[in-house]
Amino acid sequence: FWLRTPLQVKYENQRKILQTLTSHLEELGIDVQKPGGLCCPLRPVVPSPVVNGYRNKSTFSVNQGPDGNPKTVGLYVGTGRGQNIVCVKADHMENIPAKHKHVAQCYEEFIRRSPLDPCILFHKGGHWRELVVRTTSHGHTMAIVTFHPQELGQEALATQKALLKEFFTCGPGAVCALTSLYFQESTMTRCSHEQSPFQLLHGEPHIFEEVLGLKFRISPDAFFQVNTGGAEVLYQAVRELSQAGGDTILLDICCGTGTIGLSLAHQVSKIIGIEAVEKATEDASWNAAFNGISNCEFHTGKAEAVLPQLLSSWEDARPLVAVVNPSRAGLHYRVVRAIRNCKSIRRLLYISCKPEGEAMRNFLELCCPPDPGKKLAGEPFVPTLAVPFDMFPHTVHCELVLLFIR
Ligand SMILES: C[S@@+](CC[C@H](N)C(=O)[O-])C[C@H]1O[C@@H](n2cnc3c(N)ncnc32)[C@H](O)[C@@H]1O
Repeated sequence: FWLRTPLQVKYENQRKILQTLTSHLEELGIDVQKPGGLCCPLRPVVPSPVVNGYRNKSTFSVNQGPDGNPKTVGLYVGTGRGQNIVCVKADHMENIPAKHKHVAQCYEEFIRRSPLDPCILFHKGGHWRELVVRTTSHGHTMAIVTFHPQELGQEALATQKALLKEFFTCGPGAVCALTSLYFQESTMTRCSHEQSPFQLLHGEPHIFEEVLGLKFRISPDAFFQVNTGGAEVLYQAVRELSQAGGDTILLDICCGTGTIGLSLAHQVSKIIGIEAVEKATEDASWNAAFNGISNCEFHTGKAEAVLPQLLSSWEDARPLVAVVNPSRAGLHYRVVRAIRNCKSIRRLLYISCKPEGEAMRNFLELCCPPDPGKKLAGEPFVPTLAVPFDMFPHTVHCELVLLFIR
């Protein structure tokens, strides 16, 4: 009887994803090289330097616990469709650090003391909603509490904010030693800062993290890889795979706080970052300045709006390398088309946390034959190497880097 290690299981999953890509490419009539039956070599899964308690961000829900208490702070088990959702405490989770569990425990104590109800189903009323905890290796802790205002007026809201602040600064929650306490009024599942601002109730507006010797400022709504040690390993590999030299311009598409581009800035001519979340690009610009990096520019906006314009009149003769790292929704077709139609881009790194999802559509759009009907004129890309990273130990997921060249 042979038990496979978690990394072997993950490797098998990634191989299946590459097999699917290979089959789709063949269906498109593309003659793919097949070392080991795949369209490109698949390297072994790169391990995470930290396996337990690696998460720097955890999201805790509020719902009914196994004992029926509706003010339970934890993680969902069950499904909405099965109508059997229960909220269980996160104590058993190996990937969540003790600090996050402690803040969740304190928040639970706070809402159990509060006369206000939890908001479980929007139409049934209630107020207290999810808690996000972010920590950094500097020992910083940011807590973000989401609250449904329902019919409460400004005065009643101010009272609740004051009580929450008091609990975490001078009450039982003070043991959490929060660096920042944010409050967001939210009438939806998720709200951006623009839709409903993150209100700082206490402490510093940002937390700070170090990655590959650079210091990064992180706003409450800015993305940051959840496994900082894993991110360092990933970014080092991106450095090598990009083969970016002193005259290269690097496009960092979906750049978040600028981590990828800034960690490569010293070895290239220029970094151009594009990111939809305004606070994240503000962080990126601050991060560049703080770390003394001046060969970069960051554009706020959706990549599908910014990139086509940027590349349509591209005349710079310097080599252009693209790194794309979109969220699960993948890249908009206009982004792929702009990349394909820009002849200067010969090398592209696609980093995906869900390569079997929407990213698969992007891979095919990058590699399919030119299609005048879809205004895809440029030469197709060819998948050349796949490297999975164990960014999320204790889960089935990997971060996959696919290198495309043409
Ligand atoms: C997986 S994160 C990667 C961030 C960054 N590369 C990093 O390693 O920290 C994806 C980022 O894409 C941004 N994003 C999502 N949709 C976008 C779009 N249409 N255009 C530009 N950025 C987008 C998100 O806000 C998020 O910061």
